[in-house]
Amino acid sequence: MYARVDALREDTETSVSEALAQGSTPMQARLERDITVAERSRQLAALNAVDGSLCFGRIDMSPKLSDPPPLSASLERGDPHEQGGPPPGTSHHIGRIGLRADDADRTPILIDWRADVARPFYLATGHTPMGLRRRRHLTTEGRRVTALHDEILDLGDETRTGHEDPTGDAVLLAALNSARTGRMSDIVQTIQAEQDRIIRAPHRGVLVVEGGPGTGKTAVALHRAAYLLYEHRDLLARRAVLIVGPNPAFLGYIGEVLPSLGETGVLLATVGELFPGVRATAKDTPEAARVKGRADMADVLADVVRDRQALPDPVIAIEHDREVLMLDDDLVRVARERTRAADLPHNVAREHFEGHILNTLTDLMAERIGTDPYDGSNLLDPSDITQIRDELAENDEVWAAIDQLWPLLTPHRVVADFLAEPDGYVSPEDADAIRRPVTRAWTTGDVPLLDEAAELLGRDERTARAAAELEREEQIAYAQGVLDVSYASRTYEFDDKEEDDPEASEVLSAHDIIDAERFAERQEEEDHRSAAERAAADRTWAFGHIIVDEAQELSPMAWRLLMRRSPTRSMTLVGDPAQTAEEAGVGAWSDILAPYVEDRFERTRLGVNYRTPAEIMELAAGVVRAEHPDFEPPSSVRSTGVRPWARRAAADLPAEVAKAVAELTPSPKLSASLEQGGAPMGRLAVIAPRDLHRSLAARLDGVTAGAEPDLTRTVVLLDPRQAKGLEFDSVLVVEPGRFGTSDLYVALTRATQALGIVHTEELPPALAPAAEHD
Ligand SMILES: Nc1ncnc2c1ncn2[C@@H]1O[C@H](COP(=O)(O)OP(=O)(O)OP(=O)(O)O)[C@@H](O)[C@H]1O
Repeated sequence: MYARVDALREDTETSVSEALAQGSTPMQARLERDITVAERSRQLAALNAVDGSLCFGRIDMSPKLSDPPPLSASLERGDPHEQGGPPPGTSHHIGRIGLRADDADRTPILIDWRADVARPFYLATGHTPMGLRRRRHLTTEGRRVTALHDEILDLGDETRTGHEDPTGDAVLLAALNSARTGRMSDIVQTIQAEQDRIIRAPHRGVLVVEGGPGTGKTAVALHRAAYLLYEHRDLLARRAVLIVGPNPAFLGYIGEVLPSLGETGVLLATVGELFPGVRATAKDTPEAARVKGRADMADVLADVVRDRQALPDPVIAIEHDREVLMLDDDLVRVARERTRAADLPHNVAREHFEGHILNTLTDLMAERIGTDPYDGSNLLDPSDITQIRDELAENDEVWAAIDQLWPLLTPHRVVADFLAEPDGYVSPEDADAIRRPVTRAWTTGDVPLLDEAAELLGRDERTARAAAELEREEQIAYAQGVLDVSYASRTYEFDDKEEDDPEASEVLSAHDIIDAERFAERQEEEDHRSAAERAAADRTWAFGHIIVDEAQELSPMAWRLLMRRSPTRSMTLVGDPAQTAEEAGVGAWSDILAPYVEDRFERTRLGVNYRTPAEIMELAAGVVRAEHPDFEPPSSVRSTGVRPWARRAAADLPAEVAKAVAELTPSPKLSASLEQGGAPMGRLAVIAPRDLHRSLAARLDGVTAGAEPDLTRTVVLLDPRQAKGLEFDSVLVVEPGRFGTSDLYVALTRATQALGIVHTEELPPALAPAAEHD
């Protein structure tokens, strides 16, 4: 298999370097070259990404014909001759990508884990063997197989390989116990049946995946993205998949999972990054987040925009052709109502308003200069009227009045002005919560407001046309440059031609067959950015599928933004209401989704916690139970025998924390793996209230902290909001009494091995059992 990968890689590399060697002429070749390079580079990236662990499993089909395999689909998409599934008695290797031999039949040598044929690898049990005799897990290090684990699924089969794994969970437990690296890894080797069903759920509508901490929601969401890209490659490669996460650190944490599965065409973003040109990372205060996230902000912003459609106070005098025309409240009101009646977004409607105002002023002017003093009739004919209108349209004072009465607005202006003076639009308390100077940086909570404002304003076609024209001019200039290069290089090309060839000097040059303008047009058509790149730059992009992690955190306004990006409502939402931290977050899924899909969404649950050992989970569950006595935590798949502990610091909290950190890094369980490769293994998070970070960081050697801490470092200092979705080998929670219930629950459920608590203040009663075990 690796030989095949090497050969494919060599082919791909050769075609990239051949394409690059083509130079810059002729221009058609240059366009094709760019596309080839982009496509092949993506293929190369995929091949490189899976190189570390290409093949991880094998399924041996049962030879018994009485137990036909329920395998119906092809080994790889689009292979009709393979319909009907593999014959009994054969074996298939399962891996991150599909591979075929370089023979006449293009024999499959590795099955993509997403193919239907691979499904029994994840679902077969002794009870329902799905045509399998044996399932084998291969563990590799680089290109070397280091372990085999076999499960016998056909109980009548007496053959033994000597690699039998009696419980069938050795590989899963090894994965769960392995030291963390600060980057999430894929779970493709050990996807569990309940997870597999969600990953491959039919691609339609909104699917909600609930589950407690560590149940693999994030892992499932990411593998679902990979599966959908495989299953619906054509559509999704064009429309791209968007994955929304709670913060940039989290996106960094999960960022390597899809590439390790060979997928690169996915856009990962926080809501704060979904308005092109703005990268909002600043946080709102809890009160501001709550107000800005409320659904009625949509109406508030609509009012803000309407209020910019002003009336004269009381008149605007316009000097024109030695006359003074008075635009009064009544006249403008009529123009405004007529414009509003068209029900268009503000900037789009402006052209209508301009027309109405010009007509109004034309009437005033015509009345002034054309009225017959004897009978009051108008002496002007239509051509005079047209001329007056045209002249008015040349008058700067007219345009100044129009700009004042119906200004062209940008979303930035609307939102910044509103936040600077929110009074009158929201209650005085809410206004106090969100008021801030115009110059302040955008927060994540502002982005849905900007998007809403952009919708209300619409695209002003003339501004858009002007921008497009500018871009086109630039492209023409670029194309001209290319053509000049090709023209200049012509002599070299012709040097080889026979001197006496009369045709030689007649050979067409690029200049003769294409002009710069047409070349620029061609370029436009051949936008070879990936769909994800184009989507990132386009506010109105409709994604093929959207996956939202920590979906419980999103505000109603953020949902409005996301739903606009998903007109087909093809979405997977994962979250855990018990971990809701954001003030703006919504409680029930039906509340979130009803405005968009009514009750047409599917809901499913994951019930097993793969991260947190039973000892820690028990303590964490107690925290939620103190508030919700019926709370049912997910059941932990393993217990470590290591009990969480709580310690009261006498006086010097940072010193006590530093001491505890030293004890926990590395956790005793990890000391063996520490030796591997000489690199430090194992990660520890100190989760503490933000106002303690400065004093704690000063005492912790080599700690990383701040808004976007480097999670690959050994010790990371976080607040509970930052810890969301992350995991570490060991966690030290500081002053838990200061956290709200859901923050504390999140903090306590981040560890895969050990949990310690250090406090000076009163311990929440639910944590008392830990104190006993100090
Ligand atoms: N089938 C599996 N095989 C191996 N590891 C798994 C499996 N399922 C989950 N895990 C591991 O369990 C841990 C928790 O998974 P994940 O972060 O996806 O959970 P989550 O439900 O999103 O948790 P939280 O709500 O706390 O963020 C991860 O390390 C993940 O790799």
